[in-house]
Amino acid sequence: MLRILRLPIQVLSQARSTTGISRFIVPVQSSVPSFEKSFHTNVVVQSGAQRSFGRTNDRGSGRTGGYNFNNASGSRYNRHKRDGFNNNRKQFRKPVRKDEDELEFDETTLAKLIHVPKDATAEEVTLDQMLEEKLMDTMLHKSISRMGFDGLTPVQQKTIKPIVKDEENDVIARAKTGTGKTFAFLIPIFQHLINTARDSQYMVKAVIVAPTRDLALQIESEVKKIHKHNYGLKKFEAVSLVGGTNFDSSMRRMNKLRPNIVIATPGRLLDVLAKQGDRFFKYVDFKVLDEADRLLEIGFKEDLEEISNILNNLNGKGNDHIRTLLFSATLDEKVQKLSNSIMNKESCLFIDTVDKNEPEAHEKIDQSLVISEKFSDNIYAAIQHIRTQLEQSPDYKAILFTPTVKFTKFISHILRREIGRELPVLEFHGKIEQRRRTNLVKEFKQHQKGILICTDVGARGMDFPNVAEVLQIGVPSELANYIHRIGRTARSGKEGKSTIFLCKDELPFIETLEERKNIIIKNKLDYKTNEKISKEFASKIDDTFELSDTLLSLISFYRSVIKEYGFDTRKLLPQLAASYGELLNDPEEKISIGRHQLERLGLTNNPVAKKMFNIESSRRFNDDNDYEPERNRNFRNRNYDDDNNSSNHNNHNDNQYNRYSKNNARGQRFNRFGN
Ligand SMILES: Nc1ncnc2c1ncn2[C@@H]1O[C@H](COP(=O)(O)OP(=O)(O)OP(=O)(O)O)[C@@H](O)[C@H]1O
Repeated sequence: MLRILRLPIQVLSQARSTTGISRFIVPVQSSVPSFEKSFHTNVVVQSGAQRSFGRTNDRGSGRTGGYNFNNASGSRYNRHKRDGFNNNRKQFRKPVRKDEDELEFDETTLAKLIHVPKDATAEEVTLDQMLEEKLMDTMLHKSISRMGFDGLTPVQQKTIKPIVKDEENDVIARAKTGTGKTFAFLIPIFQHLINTARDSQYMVKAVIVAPTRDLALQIESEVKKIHKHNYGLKKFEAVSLVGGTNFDSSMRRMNKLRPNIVIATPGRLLDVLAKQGDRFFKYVDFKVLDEADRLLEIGFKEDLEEISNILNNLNGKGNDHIRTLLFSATLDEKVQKLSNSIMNKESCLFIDTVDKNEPEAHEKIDQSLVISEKFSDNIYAAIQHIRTQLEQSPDYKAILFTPTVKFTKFISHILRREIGRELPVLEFHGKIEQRRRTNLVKEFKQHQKGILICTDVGARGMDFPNVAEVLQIGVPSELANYIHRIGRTARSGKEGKSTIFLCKDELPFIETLEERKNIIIKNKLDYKTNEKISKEFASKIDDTFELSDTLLSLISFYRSVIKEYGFDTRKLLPQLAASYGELLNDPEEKISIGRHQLERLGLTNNPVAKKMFNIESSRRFNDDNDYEPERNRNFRNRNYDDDNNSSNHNNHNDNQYNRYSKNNARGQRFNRFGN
């Protein structure tokens, strides 16, 4: 039950700011634990116009978010219903109260949020102290101490105690990238498992959800580290449930190990809940959302609501029993609004280790921006940069982010050819089979040097040790991912560098970053076109179909983020298309495209299309993908990961260009990727 604070009408009227959200500071009530009493409760009041609890997704296609269900049984929700689940649909219909001013607002948004701001003068919390205060068991104390850390990180100091101590709060925690958030939630979970070791021993008590398979698997290995450093804790087993792995063997592991912790991606978790929910998940006490802001976006949010409802229904202790912990490096108080439908407790602690006016990006990252005249120059600039770094430090270890799978493949081919002898070049994206992907992650974690080229599937949470620099050609799929991408360096107290390569027409992204995230990139450099390099580069392109295919995937991607970053379509799209001729060192060359393709790009009636392409009305492509233009527009709302064998990958924006078996623009046969 959520506490409803009755506010006077004039206050409610005041609440209707232009943005629709206003905060009121009201004194904390007596139920708040003493250490928070000096803080204030921020009550988020949402106007009627702001309510967004409708059940349809942004494609208007029902509540299955980014998933594409073509099977006869319909959505996962229907499958759960069919399989006997009462999803308590009432919970989706939020009670709407009308105040006397006839202003509609959602009562549940009045849940109590207790803001615990960053406090530079806070007393240090240590493992020993927690042991003494009996907040931490000896076994757990030993395990963490044996890991050899100098101490607990600020987020661990601020979150572990309140999670262990007080059972009546949900928790939202924000801390910068690489500051140990994983242990900040794993330590209290283990403590809880120790405290309740005699109850429901063979049942799942904590469910951790992550947006990508690789991150879920990484969290599982962090659990194993806790086991490894004290075998006494091994009895608290953990199993990961992620898409792309064999469902039956996951279930066999569940049956054999009877884990207390499950770490999962949303799609696979829903499937397991539908089939075996009441066998394993009746005693869940905790659910954790790692990278919570990502999981609460359209495409995932609906799945998370469904997971939350199913877990509440399976649990015999009432709808307010399961505690929810949300962690991310990019969160603000708006997350309370988004998470309302999945939080169960009456009040929620918002534990912040980042100052209100401080940028969320890690301060130990030295950020640079290289500006080119043309998009094609970004590629030369990045290659040149890598070469220079390699000359200075033969053990260079870096991650290079690109916007699409096709571009990742393209750049990987180029870099393998350019520097492959000196440095391992690894390619990482959602189109790689899961087993290979898991091995790639292991490999790159172990490498002393090398370059990992990836899409945003590697942007969040991945912990690769000793990455000296993060490079980016092009913009991320969502603004917050700039912070997560660069956060792959400067982890665990280390320093790092980041460089983003953008052309002039992409600079509105930087303005958006400054305005919305308060991130100012200190070092700005210009890249001057170098004719010799571009000629040399052109001579090495042996597959123009791959090139046009790659650029079409980029055009499709950039169309999907035009509004978000304030790009000018008339400038940016022709800029991308012109890269074709520029990279071939023949500016007259244009990408040849059929009308059907143009339509699928959503550019049929766009006047810039004629400038951009060589449009061939008779051109036919053997394209058997199920792409439709509408999907393209929803690109950024889709999941990074294909967790249920459906084709809902962020990067499958590339799908639309996958299967052209006809000759390419220059008459070459193309089948490099076996598509
Ligand atoms: N107390 C500690 N002291 C030093 N290093 C730590 C400590 N706790 C965890 N680490 C290490 O810090 C690294 C980053 O931790 P983790 O992946 O949990 O960061 P994160 O805050 O979740 O980052 P991201 O926001 O990118 O997900 C890991 O290698 C982890 O082992």
